[in-house]
Amino acid sequence: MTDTLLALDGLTKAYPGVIANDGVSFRIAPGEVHALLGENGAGKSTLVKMIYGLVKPDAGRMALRGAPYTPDRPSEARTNGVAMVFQHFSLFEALDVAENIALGMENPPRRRELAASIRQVSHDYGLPLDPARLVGELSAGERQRVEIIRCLLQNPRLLIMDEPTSVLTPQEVEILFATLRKLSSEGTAILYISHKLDEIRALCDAATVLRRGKVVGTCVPRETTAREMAELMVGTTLHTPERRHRENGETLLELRGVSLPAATPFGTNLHALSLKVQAGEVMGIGGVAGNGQDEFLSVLSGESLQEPGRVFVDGVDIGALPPQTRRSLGVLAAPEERLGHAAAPDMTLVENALLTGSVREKLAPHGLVNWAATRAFAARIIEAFDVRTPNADVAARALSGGNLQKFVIGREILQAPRVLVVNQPTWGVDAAAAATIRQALLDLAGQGAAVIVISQDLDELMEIADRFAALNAGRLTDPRATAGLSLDEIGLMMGGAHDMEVAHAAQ
Ligand SMILES: Nc1ncnc2c1ncn2[C@@H]1O[C@H](COP(=O)(O)OP(=O)(O)OP(=O)(O)O)[C@@H](O)[C@H]1O
Repeated sequence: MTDTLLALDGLTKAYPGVIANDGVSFRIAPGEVHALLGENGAGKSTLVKMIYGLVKPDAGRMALRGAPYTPDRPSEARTNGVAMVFQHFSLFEALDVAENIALGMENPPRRRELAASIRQVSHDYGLPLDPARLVGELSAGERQRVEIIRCLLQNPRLLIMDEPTSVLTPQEVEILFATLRKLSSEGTAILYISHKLDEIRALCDAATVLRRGKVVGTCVPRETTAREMAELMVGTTLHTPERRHRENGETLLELRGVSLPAATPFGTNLHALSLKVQAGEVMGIGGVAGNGQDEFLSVLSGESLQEPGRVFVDGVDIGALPPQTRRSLGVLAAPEERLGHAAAPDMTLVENALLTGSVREKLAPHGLVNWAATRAFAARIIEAFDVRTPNADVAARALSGGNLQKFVIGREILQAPRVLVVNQPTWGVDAAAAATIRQALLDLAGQGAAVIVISQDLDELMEIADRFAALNAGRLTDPRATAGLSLDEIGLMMGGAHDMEVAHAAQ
């Protein structure tokens, strides 16, 4: 009949103060790997939510294999062969793999049959996974496999993936891509959202670019450079972050044998971490997710306390001080989980500005909130970090992921910290905004702060960090200068990736 699997025609969706999708039209062919590109807030998530039946379009039409397609809910999308893997996994840690997969199915088969099908799909697609393992014990990459296998068991014709590689090691990315290529060769189309343009060039056949809700261009990623795609997205020329030469100063932050028992059954114990970070230095902390990154941040932020003699800033023992006291000393932190940890989802941006800014920005003198000053602080963050939002009175949860990330990081940087620790500072952030955030971190160090960047993005760490150390099962390697460090050496420092040998053996 036609070689179009999904046709979108004039899809439009407005939210208060913003048209998230404005007359979006494009087509996806069977077996095509189609990238959806766009800066933060461009409307990518809104579009895929309409395709998956989570959001109803205000106007426009969709057709699947030539027939009108109007999914009212995700189960209807799934019945039509449309599956989706979300950025945030919706898995229960205390249940095993098979139980989690059964929960997401309309009519789950019996346990033994289900376990057999999981093994079969996992073998066929090179995604090793034991149905009986507890999800809480799995790495981020393995958890993603659970979600993917859950989708594959439904034989999808279209698989939507929202930022699938942000939690994966380079080796896990290769495995995922091999799976996606196999699916595509079998005729399954893939709609792929990512800010990682080199990956898009390696994987995708076609790309549609959104800007402020509208389609502004299409391209063949293999024939387009990453920079050209980024510039198509933002509509301007990009600047690469610049590192000004500077002399490192005195030791500002010192950890002496910090240990910490995990706070949850699936957390990581920290084992005797020692580290010195100097004024003016960016220290990069790499490692596969779940190796103690959150715990490490909590030791610095003051969410976990230490006995005397373990954590020093400027020679002052801060290990037992609570977060607010640390803030007054200029020790600030921006955790990874932006909704619920870094920001309160139902509070407005103004209220969220107050949450961590009150001490250093003196927003609540004598215990009374100065709302005018708080508003002005929120406005400064929005302006300086180009946070796209109708105004500062919207709830944090209404912002697109990348825009909230810009807000959270900007809020800490503008408080001129002396020691700043950030976890995944550019997670889900588009190329232009990532460059702004990285430049701001470099500038902060340039002004004499000690900056600790925890990230799974090795390119990011190589770009901005002076030294690099890896967290592996709650232990920290000795830091090494990033200049001249090869990817192989970094891989060794990270202690090898989870399950790689098994994964390769199954391919
Ligand atoms: N539930 C909602 N309520 C109000 N506004 C919303 C809602 N969902 C999205 N928006 C707005 O719609 C616009 C598009 O957001 P969307 O999440 O689709 O962007 P995106 O391209 O996926 O961004 P990112 O790359 O940052 O995830 C943004 O301005 C966002 O603030």
